[in-house]
Amino acid sequence: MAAGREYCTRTISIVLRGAAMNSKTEKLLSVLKLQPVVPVLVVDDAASAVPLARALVAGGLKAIEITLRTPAALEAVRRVANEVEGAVAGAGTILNAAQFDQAVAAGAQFIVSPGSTPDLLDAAALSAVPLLPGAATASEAMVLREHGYEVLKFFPAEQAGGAAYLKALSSPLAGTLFCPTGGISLANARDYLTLPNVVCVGGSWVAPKELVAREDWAGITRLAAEAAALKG
Ligand SMILES: O=C(O)C(=O)C[C@H](O)[C@H](O)COP(=O)(O)O
Repeated sequence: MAAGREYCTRTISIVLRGAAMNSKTEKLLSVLKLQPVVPVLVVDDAASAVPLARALVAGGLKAIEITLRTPAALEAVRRVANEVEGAVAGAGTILNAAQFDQAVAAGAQFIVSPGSTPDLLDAAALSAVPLLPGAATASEAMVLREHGYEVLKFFPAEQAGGAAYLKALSSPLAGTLFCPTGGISLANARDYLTLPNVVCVGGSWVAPKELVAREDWAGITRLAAEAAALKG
């Protein structure tokens, strides 16, 4: 009896997790497919986040990841979510459940993490906002697949083995899609975008600190447009 009940509970929880995840996967894919490159931002001043996000949207990059690496980050997510028409505000560098909840409360529509932890996955399972968790090895990806994740961030992409490494995962991990991030630029983005298991790439190169400091929004729109025109 006990074994039967345990089997049932496990089956129900796997089915529920799968069902919940599928709609979240669709939501996540609809965001990631908006553009070939997701800009990764480190925002020092929340006030600059709005013109910066407007410049990126004007160049064709709507989904924007604001990393929780600065004290201004949550306010930046809030402002971009509320004030920038056409932007899809996301939060990155989410390391734990508390940050996940704070980012969602600030209005983040997708959450990105460099890796995953059991606590973070529990928080994500309770939320309607999709998580793009990081993985750098086949084993990490397999654990996330068991949790129902079909789209993962490959991080740090260049340092972990680059496009050749990710290509080698495409056949054994068929069905899993990646957004490689880390060390990607205009020069090597296409190496990833042409892979069958890549949905988009992420990168900070479209919003260089010098251009933000100079408030060169037109320059950022140019970089965004160049990135938005990349094809797989
Ligand atoms: O911590 C996260 O959640 C991240 O998003 C990490 C970033 O993806 C990379 O730091 C961006 O890498 P670069 O484009 O090489 O600057």
